[in-house]
Order: sequence, then C-alpha cells, then structure tokens
Amino acid sequence: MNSLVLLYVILGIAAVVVIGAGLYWVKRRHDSLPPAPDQSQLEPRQPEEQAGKAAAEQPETQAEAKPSTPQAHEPAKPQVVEPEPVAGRMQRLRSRLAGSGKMGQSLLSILSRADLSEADWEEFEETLLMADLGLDATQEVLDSVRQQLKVRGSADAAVAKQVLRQELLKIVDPTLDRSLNLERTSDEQGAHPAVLLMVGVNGTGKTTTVGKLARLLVAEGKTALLGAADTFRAAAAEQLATWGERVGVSTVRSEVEGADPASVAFDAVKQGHSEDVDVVLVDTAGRLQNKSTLMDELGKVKRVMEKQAPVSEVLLVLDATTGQNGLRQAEVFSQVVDVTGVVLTKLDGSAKGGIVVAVQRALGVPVKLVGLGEGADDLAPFNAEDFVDAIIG
Ligand SMILES: Nc1nc2c(ncn2[C@@H]2O[C@H](COP(=O)(O)OP(=O)(O)OP(=O)(O)O)[C@@H](O)[C@H]2O)c(=O)[nH]1
Repeated sequence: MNSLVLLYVILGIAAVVVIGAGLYWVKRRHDSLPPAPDQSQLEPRQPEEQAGKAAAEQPETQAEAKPSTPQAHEPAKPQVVEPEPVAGRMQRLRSRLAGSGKMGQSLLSILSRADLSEADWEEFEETLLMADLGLDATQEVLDSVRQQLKVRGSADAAVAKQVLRQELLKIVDPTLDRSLNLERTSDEQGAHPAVLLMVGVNGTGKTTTVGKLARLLVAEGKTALLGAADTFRAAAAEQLATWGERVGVSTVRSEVEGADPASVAFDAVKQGHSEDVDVVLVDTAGRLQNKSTLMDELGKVKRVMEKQAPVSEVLLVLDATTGQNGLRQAEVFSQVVDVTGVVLTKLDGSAKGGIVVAVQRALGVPVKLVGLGEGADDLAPFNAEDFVDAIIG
C-alpha cells in the first residue's frame, strides 16, 4: 500500500514539472514574436492611398528641397532652336503675298487691253481702292500711270508692267528709313538696352510678334529680354515666355494676375539694364482705342519705362485684314504714344496689301516689319522693292 502511494506521488511531481516546463517554453516563444498586425493593415490598400502615404513618408529634407509643384506637373521646357537667318526673309516669304499679288495681276491685265476706255480706267481705280490703298494714293497712281502710258503711247505688256512697278514703288516709298532703332543708350547710370514697346488692339498679333522679333534679334547675334506687361490675359505671359524659351531668351513677368502693367514693364527695363542685354521687348495688353482709361494706362506704361531708359521704338501692330477700321485704331494709338513704326501682321492671305501705303500716310511712320504667317520665322523686315515685285509678279 505504501509503495503504491509513493508511486502516485512520484508521478504527480513528474506531471507538475512537465506542465510547468511546457508553460515556460510557450511564454518565452510568445515574448520573442513581433506584435500582431493591426487588422486594417491586412486589407489591400487603394493605389492613391499608397501614393499619398509614400509622399507623406518622404524624409523632411526631400520635401523641403521641392516646395512648389511636383516635378511631374512641370511642363517640359521647349528645346532651344536656332532661328532662321534674317537676310532675304521677305524674298523667301514672297509666295505668301499671293492675295496682294492678285491685285497686281488684275491691274496688269487691265493695262494690257488695247485702247483703254474710261470704263477700263474706272476698273483700274476700283481695283486699287479694293486693296485698301486709300483715296489719295489711288488717285495718284491712276493719274501717273495714265499720263505715262499716254506719253509712251503703248499698251505693250512689258512697258505697262514697268510703269506700274515704278508708280507703286513711288507710293510705297523706298526712301523711308525702315530700320529698327536698336542702339543702346547711356546716361549717368551706365549703358541701357534699346527698349521696344509693342502696342495695338486685341488679337492683332502683338505677343506673337514680340516672340518672332526676339528670334529675329537672336538670329542677328543680339541678346534680348522680354517683358510681359500684358497682365489682363493670364495666358499671354505664358505664351510670351514659351516664345522666349525656344530661343533662350528670359521673360520678366508677374505671378499676380491683373498686376500693374507699368510695374512689370519697369522691372523688365531695369533687369535688362542689370543683365546688360542689347534689347528689351515689352508686350502690352490689347487695348480698345475707344476706352480712354485703358489708353491713358498705355501712356503711363511708357512714361514709367522711361524713368529707367529711353524707349527706342514704339511699334504699332496692325492686322492687315482689318482695313479702314485698323487705320482708325492706328490714329488713336499714335495720339497716346509716339508710334515710331508699324508691324503689319497677317499680310499672308490678305488681298489688302494697299494698307501698307494707307497706314504710312495716315501716321507718317513707315511699315518696318511684316507678319507673313503663324510660323516662328514668318516675320520679315519690310522691303519696298520686294513687296512691289511680289505684287506685280
Ligand atoms: N496668318 C497670320 N496669323 C498671325 C500673324 N501674326 C499673328 N497671327 C495670329 O494671330 C492670333 C493672335 O495673335 P496674338 O499674338 O495672340 O495677338 P495679341 O495682339 O497679342 O492678342 P491680345 O493678347 O489678345 O491683345 C494668333 O493666332 C497668331 O498666330 C501673321 O502674320 N499671320
């Protein structure tokens, strides 16, 4: 009986030792494992959530290095390209004057008729008027051509062409100085860039022309800076900056929409001086010539710029297709700012080439540049001979 009790006691002790050791081993193992995951972490994550989390988890230094728009949203910079050479541009773009050329062909075909009647001369006159040559210039050409053909007594096509060429050239006026004043100026503050101010009504092509002109200057080996004083149209500054970037020219602009255009123009001239560039080109907003406040503001833009440096050129941009209406606008602009030259845009595809003469007479300033297309290098220094030759073929 005693030995049986002893056996039970021994088995009991052995069982307690085994259970205790087992429990100790389980506890040790539990302590060495990582904490159990949160249930939410086990669910699949949405793609945006992952991206957002990843951005939030960026080290602080990286976040500080790029405080503005993420790189992925930045527009790709346009590649800097070499503009086309300036010499002979008008010759190259000659075919673009086909609309005006039709006028020349009509005039020549009238003159080649035998025994010109009054009706023929009336048709000749009407053709000139339709091309926007204006009343006075039309009368002058009519009288001179008529007189000369009478004297030379010939309706020979070659003679008629020679006479017409000579008379058209006379009224377009090859003697006018059409060069841009790109001379740097200097005063007690040192040398200043030449400063060009571009004015005109909406949509005539000011911004495009500033961009094309910057290319033209770069092609001639000059350094330039653009001023985006068109603060009314938010996209205009962007448009201008893109033009500039393509030829490696910087743009001074305001980040504030509706900022004071005079202040932007002032800053551009000032920066041009400190960067020692050759030419500063300032684009302005399209202005309605009948809104006196806007026109006053244009006068202010020019005056404020002149506190920094003299304005070398005020170029009035006119759309060749707007005819007499464009002329009226031109006159109002010249009363507010001293226009020194005209840029006639959209002469490509326009049959109104006579506007060259009409605007020169109305303003007493020469057409200096012509826009002959929407392409980057479709701007040419105006040349009277090339123009007349393109018209009469
Ligand atoms: N065919 C042709 N189109 C031109 C020429 N010059 C400009 N344009 C076009 O005319 C349109 C208006 O040009 P912009 O340069 O924006 O005109 P803007 O005068 O600056 O206009 P605002 O900023 O509204 O005052 C654009 O579509 C140009 O591509 C040209 O010589 N020929």
